[in-house]
Amino acid sequence: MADDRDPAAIPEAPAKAEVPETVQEAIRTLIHWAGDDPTREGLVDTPARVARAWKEYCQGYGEDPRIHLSRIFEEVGGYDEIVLLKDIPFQSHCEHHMAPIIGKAHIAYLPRDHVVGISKLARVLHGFARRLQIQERLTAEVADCIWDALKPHGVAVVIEASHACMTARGVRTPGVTMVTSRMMGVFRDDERSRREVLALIGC
Ligand SMILES: Nc1nc2c(ncn2[C@@H]2O[C@H](COP(=O)(O)OP(=O)(O)OP(=O)(O)O)[C@@H](O)[C@H]2O)c(=O)[nH]1
Ligand SMILES: [Zn+2]
Repeated sequence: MADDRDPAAIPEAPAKAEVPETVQEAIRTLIHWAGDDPTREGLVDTPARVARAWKEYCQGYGEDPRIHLSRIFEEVGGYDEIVLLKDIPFQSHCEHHMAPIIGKAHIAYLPRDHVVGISKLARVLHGFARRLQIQERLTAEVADCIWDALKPHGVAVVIEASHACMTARGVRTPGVTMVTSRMMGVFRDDERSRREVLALIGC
């Protein structure tokens, strides 16, 4: 059958998710409380946009990050050293102010018999980061998830991040980085292994 679509036609924008009226009303209330008029033209579509943006920031609630670690590779050619995924950029939001937490994570493990695809470590990170968080819990959740799923000899997670609730408001102190770490297995119990992984991470 002939395709009679005009190839030069502008494709339609994808349909946007419906946002319940109660959610939009809550955002209108906030805009009004902040001092603006939610009915003015520039703000009319803002409540729905904000709501969709928040669904995206909080996508992690819709997934169980453990699923990313279900596919393992056993043919590793005898590889038995540290695997490190370094400088993984991520974004989260703090549960106190719902302000952005922006930083990078370093995730390492010492495999026991099998490894996972490296992208999966970043997927686990994003699964927990796309929620309302404190950095300590984010660090612990990523490490615990890898520990439980892979049963490796060791896991090390180090996160360095800047919190907009400290830079853009409140104490307004830019340039501050919060560093958290969770060491498990040999990286916790064996000083030499701990030093080795921290040296690889560059801490
Ligand atoms: N430990 C920890 N604290 C965080 C994190 N994100 C934000 N905070 C802090 O959470 C605290 C909340 O303190 P509150 O006194 O309840 O809130 P606040 O009056 O807005 O505090 P200020 O930010 O100091 O203005 C602040 O000190 C934030 O800096 C995090 O990931 N971990
Ligand atoms: Zn905060």
